[in-house]
Amino acid sequence: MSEAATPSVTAPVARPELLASLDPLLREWLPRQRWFAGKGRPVTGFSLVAAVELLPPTAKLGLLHLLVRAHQPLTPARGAAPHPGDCYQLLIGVREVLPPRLAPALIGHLEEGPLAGRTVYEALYDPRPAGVLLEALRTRARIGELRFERERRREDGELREIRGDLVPRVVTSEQSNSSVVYGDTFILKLLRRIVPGTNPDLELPLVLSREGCIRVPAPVAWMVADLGEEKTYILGVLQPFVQGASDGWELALRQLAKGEDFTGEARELGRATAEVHTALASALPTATLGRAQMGPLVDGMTERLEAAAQAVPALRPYAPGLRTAFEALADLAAEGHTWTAQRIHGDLHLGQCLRSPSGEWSLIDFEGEPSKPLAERRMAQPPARDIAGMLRSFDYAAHSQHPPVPGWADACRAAFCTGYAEVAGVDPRTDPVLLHAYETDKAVYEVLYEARHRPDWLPVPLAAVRRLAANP
Ligand SMILES: Nc1ncnc2c1ncn2[C@@H]1O[C@H](COP(=O)(O)OP(=O)(O)O)[C@@H](O)[C@H]1O
Ligand SMILES: O=P(O)(O)O[C@H]1O[C@H](CO)[C@@H](O[C@H]2O[C@H](CO)[C@@H](O)[C@H](O)[C@H]2O)[C@H](O)[C@H]1O
Repeated sequence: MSEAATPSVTAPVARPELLASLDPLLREWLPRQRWFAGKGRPVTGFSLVAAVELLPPTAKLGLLHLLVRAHQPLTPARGAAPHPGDCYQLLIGVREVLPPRLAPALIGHLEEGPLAGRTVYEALYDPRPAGVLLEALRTRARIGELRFERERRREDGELREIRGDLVPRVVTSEQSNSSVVYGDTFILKLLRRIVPGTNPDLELPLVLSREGCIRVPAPVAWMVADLGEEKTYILGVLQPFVQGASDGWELALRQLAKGEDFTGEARELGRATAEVHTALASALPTATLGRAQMGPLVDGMTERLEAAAQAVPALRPYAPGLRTAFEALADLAAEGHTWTAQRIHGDLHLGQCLRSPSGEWSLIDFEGEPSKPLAERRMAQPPARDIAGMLRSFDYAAHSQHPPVPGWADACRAAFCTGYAEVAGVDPRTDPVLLHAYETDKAVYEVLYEARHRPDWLPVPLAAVRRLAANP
């Protein structure tokens, strides 16, 4: 490993003047990043949460690990505390001259401060700084507030070795976070907007792999910032890279385009989802949801519908029909029906499923809906929520074709439920009221999501809303 790729042993905290000189550059650069969560509100400044020099910035190549809080003033709801601003993880490279191959990673040129005249850039694009992270994970380093951990427990003996000479490349196709692939062997997902506490994106795959479930790439190492009591932030997770994998969305679209059947894959996906649910239910606490617990859950669905109808006028005519799906669930609860809740994936759709070239499915991205508070994301919930997410995804795939392929989604949805029942022993279709309510909730969420992010896609969930409202 080259000299520049070795973390400095001591870690003097980067000087505040350095952050001051970075401030104007970050204000302009941060909101343009795909993973920036606060779009639409100006960034008025930053405060430093933590700073670690992974390579001293005074050398030819410097590397700073920064946790910064972006200040974005908003009018707090009456009585609510002002939002302190989201905290982001940044890896900043510092060079005298940026080589042309790193031009897309440019953040800007420092005009003042201790490093005036230097260029700063997104270091993940640069193999040498990216190698520093792998080396730190490999050697279980502790650098300043950063702690790099390796998985130790494996029932079947061997732990996966991490070689130090794997060549890194950044993954360019993501949205919420950033990942680096090392030698097609490992993938390091760096969480961008970070919150203190146990992150399900590490927690659940770790639990599943320790439970012997092979439906997730098992975490090999991870990265944490310890910032005092109750302030532990999970920053990143290293997992085996599934070489040559396709995600379920790409595959479904490919089969659709060729007019090919996808029910075999849908059934395997149902089986994989049930394996994950079964392992989570055995490893982590479950709960029984009766009338008292279903009340707030149904209220949440109704409130989300009202908010979405406010924001998207096209949804309004269907709101009364959709509401009946939630009322039917409340009625069942009032009659004394109970449901089992457990930890689930929380944001399952075809894009979160990877198929290896040998045909094995794994589920990824257990972060849940990143916009929701961690406590909510880690709550036990009915597995029907994940199942509804997948059923909606088959519908999305079918409706992304013009004209939609008749019968394709229904066949896949049925095959998914059949596969699920084969492993779980319970067919999700035997509880149609719960499934219908969760599907409705997801379709309402999608209407809002598409209206905000991809207006061209709005007809897809709206078509579903029409069907769901007509068949309560
Ligand atoms: N273990 C893995 N093997 C191969 N590719 C992966 C793996 N994990 C993630 N990916 C790829 O990286 C992309 C982003 O991963 P994901 O966990 O969904 O990140 P994000 O939270 O940023 O959406 C996935 O769509 C997939 O293509
Ligand atoms: O990718 P994320 O996990 O952040 O999820 C968000 O974006 C998804 C789109 O990229 C969106 O999913 C919707 O579109 C998918 C097709 O592009 C489809 O497979 C899903 O079923 C549908 O919900 C997701 O809702 C949103 O949270």
